[in-house]
Amino acid sequence: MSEPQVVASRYAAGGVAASEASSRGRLWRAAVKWPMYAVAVMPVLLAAGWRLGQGLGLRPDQLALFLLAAVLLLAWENLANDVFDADTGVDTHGKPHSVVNLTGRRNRVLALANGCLLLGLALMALVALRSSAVVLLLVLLCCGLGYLYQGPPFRLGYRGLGEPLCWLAFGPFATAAALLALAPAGEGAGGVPWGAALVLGSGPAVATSLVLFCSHFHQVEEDAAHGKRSPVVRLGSQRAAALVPWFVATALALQWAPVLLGWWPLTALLGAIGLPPARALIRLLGDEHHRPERIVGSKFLALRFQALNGLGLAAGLALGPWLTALAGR
Ligand SMILES: C/C(=C\COP(=O)(O)OP(=O)(O)O)CCC[C@H](C)CCC[C@H](C)CCCC(C)C
Ligand SMILES: O=C(O)C1=CC(=O)c2ccccc2C1=O
Repeated sequence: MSEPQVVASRYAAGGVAASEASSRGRLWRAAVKWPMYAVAVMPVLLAAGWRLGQGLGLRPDQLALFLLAAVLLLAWENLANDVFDADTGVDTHGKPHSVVNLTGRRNRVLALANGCLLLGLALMALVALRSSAVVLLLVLLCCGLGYLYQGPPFRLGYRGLGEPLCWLAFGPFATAAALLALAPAGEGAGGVPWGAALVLGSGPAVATSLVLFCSHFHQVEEDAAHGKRSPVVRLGSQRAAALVPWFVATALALQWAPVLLGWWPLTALLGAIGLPPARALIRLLGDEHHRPERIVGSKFLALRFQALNGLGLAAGLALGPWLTALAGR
């Protein structure tokens, strides 16, 4: 059973008791939420696609190390999120699949989170050693934003600032780190490729921020009750839902502009394969009732849009020269 079904069963069956009756295996699968790690791997996949399309070298060893490190760092973010949200009580009733709720061992979950952080940073240090020290600085910056989002005493996500932090982390900062990581040592001596990182990462990071934005819809009551003033709590469910089409349009506009400017090949429009889940998401949120058992799926439709959009863009950038040459024959 996936996370949305686990959470929906809680609403459908009228309470935590129903979710507790679910097998722990299903709850654990929801806790692991492996599809969510598409957001962690996207910056480096986009960097790899862009480098291939530019005819620049690609270092598979660096790509693999960066992927593993990014997954470990996002695992830290999520485990620590369950710990910090357990401390405020915001997950007590709304998140039966919180690892702290499942294990009852807050301190051990925090130790596991910190282990993921240390291992992820150690791998990133290895990537930096073989490329540029700036990679580690940028990744530390991303982790700092991740802590500001949820960690005491900041908890900026409780002030509704999660989406901008998310965009900065997964957009320019992580993309710049990935571009430097995949470049031969010394190529990054010219400093941080902010221009390329902004053009390449901005659109996909808006899609990533949309995932976070949609993760609030089914938690409005719990969040409000615990002082977590997410954008959906601040705006109300209906007005927040009206912003979703603008998230999608902004993400696509930021990705189509480089094509119109001639910086990217037409194949970069492949990101449009993410449109079907985006349309389904807008339809779901257009339902004025926003019943929790249905609205919980919005985060996963947003995640499908983020993943297909990013993979389509990365593939389109990588294949551009070959397909253009093929068409020219
Ligand atoms: C943990 C995040 C969102 C979940 O928060 P919430 O409490 O609303 O969710 P639950 O309902 O499940 O409790 C993600 C927040 C993202 C953060 C702003 C930035 C994280 C940056 C990463 C740590 C950096 C990863 C490495 C990089 C190189 C890809
Ligand atoms: O559990 C969640 O709701 C999220 C976890 C996560 O790691 C993430 C990362 C980037 C954007 C959104 C999210 C989540 O919503």
